[in-house]
Amino acid sequence: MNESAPLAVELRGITKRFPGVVANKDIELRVARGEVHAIVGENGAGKSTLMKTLYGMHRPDEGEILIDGRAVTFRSPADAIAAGIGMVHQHFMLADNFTVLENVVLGSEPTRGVRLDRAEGRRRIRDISDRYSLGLDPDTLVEDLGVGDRQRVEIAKVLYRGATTLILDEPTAVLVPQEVDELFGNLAELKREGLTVIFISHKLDEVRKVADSITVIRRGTTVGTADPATTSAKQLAELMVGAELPTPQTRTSTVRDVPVLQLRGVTVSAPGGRALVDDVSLTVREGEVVGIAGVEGNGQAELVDAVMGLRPLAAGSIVLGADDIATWSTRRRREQGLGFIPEDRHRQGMLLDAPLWENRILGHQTRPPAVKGAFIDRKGARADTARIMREYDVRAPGPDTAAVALSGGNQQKLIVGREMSASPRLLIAAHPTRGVDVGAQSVIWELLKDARAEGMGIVLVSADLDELIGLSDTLHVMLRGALVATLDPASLTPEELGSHMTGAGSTAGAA
Ligand SMILES: Nc1ncnc2c1ncn2[C@@H]1O[C@H](COP(=O)(O)OP(=O)(O)OP(=O)(O)O)[C@@H](O)[C@H]1O
Repeated sequence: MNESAPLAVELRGITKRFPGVVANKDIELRVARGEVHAIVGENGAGKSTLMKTLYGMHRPDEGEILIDGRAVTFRSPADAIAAGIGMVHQHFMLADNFTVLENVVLGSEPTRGVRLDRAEGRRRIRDISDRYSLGLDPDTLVEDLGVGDRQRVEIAKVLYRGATTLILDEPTAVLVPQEVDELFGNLAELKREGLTVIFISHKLDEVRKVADSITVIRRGTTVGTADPATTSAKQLAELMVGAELPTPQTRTSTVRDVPVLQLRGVTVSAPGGRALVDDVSLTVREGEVVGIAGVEGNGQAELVDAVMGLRPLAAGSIVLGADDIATWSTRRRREQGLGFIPEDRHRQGMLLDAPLWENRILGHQTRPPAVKGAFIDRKGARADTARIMREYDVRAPGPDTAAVALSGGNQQKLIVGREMSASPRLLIAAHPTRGVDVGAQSVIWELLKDARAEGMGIVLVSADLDELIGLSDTLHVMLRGALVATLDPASLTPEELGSHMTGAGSTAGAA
């Protein structure tokens, strides 16, 4: 770090309180111009809060923000943007049926009422794309782009607004290894052009590969900075949580030859008739984890919805135990032993404004601890929520805390605890460890392994390839709605799996 040049970003003594929680306490962050700086820390450590403060979404209660050596006060993201700070959110905010040009330009001029100057916009996007090797064509429709390109559109949007410091929130969570490499290439390019990148990540190997320096946050405060060249992933994990780095590996097979779930010819159609899920057949047996790999948007989410009864089938059957459940309601499916860890906990798994105890009984309203006789059992629900919070290490003040006040990882632990508590015969686990830290990840992996050993069948949909390879007994690859390969996880590398997912895989290695 060049000590004489002013820092691109410096946070001094930042404290941010929410009711009952000190999310950030005395945080110190020093980011040099032109570096890639990673922020790591366990769930609820305060990373998002800190980044939102830097992006003008929160006002700090105490502390100072300095940009290029000058103290600033941000009243809103508009102020942060004017100071050259841009944020690339984890969930893309693009309109599918618009072009790259329209998304980039309109996204940056929503309220000014200026007419879109297409020629000028096109020229500037081409410049940005060339300068930072983003490979974007302004006239492509966003719906025709893959996940990696969409992320580059988000980056272009931020650059178009003149950002010189980019904040990326868990940018690799949705990418396959090849795309991760491309993103890292893009980040290197930004750096070469003198831009500064701050990114949050739970993937410590990646952090070590791409970051110039690392700030570790623990329980709301900075515990130190680490040099990626000399700090191992294990040491980083220990700094973060004081725990050993977990592995998802399961060794001995626990598969019994008793089918729990059988899908035959399952087909789900889009309104226009196009197959989103195309003739999928698979079997999950007792004690078996069946993994489904695929780049996001290849029908995995729709398949999961179909099994849970959240989308109608165009054709096919779904047999749970001995019952064809294809026409059953979601509630009946759950009562008969289907458990569900949904992909999007904000849409499906939780009521954010409701207290944790209500979230504890969500989807399980018809049995204890939700009810006693004919009545809602608030006391029982609260007590059981407290149990889950203890056993699953959900960090929050108590069962009456609103779900919205929990960090993402702690929300996820509550959902996993709730679903496991119902002892389902078959669990659909969609991205069960997305956004959770290494400590919580290992807890969730252990829970899945224990449940498998006790005979639970599990369908695991995940974008984390190590998780898929490590936990699955059988692994299917889904591409454009169809299962295109069945692979043996015992002899598969993440790179091989990645090529199958993008359709580049050879049939060699298929089981
Ligand atoms: N709007 C809010 N209201 C109340 N509490 C909040 C709010 N936002 C965050 N918190 C609390 O602040 C703390 C830090 O949360 P934050 O989301 O910053 O953590 P994080 O490090 O980003 O976690 P994760 O890795 O799980 O996303 C947590 O205890 C969380 O419950």
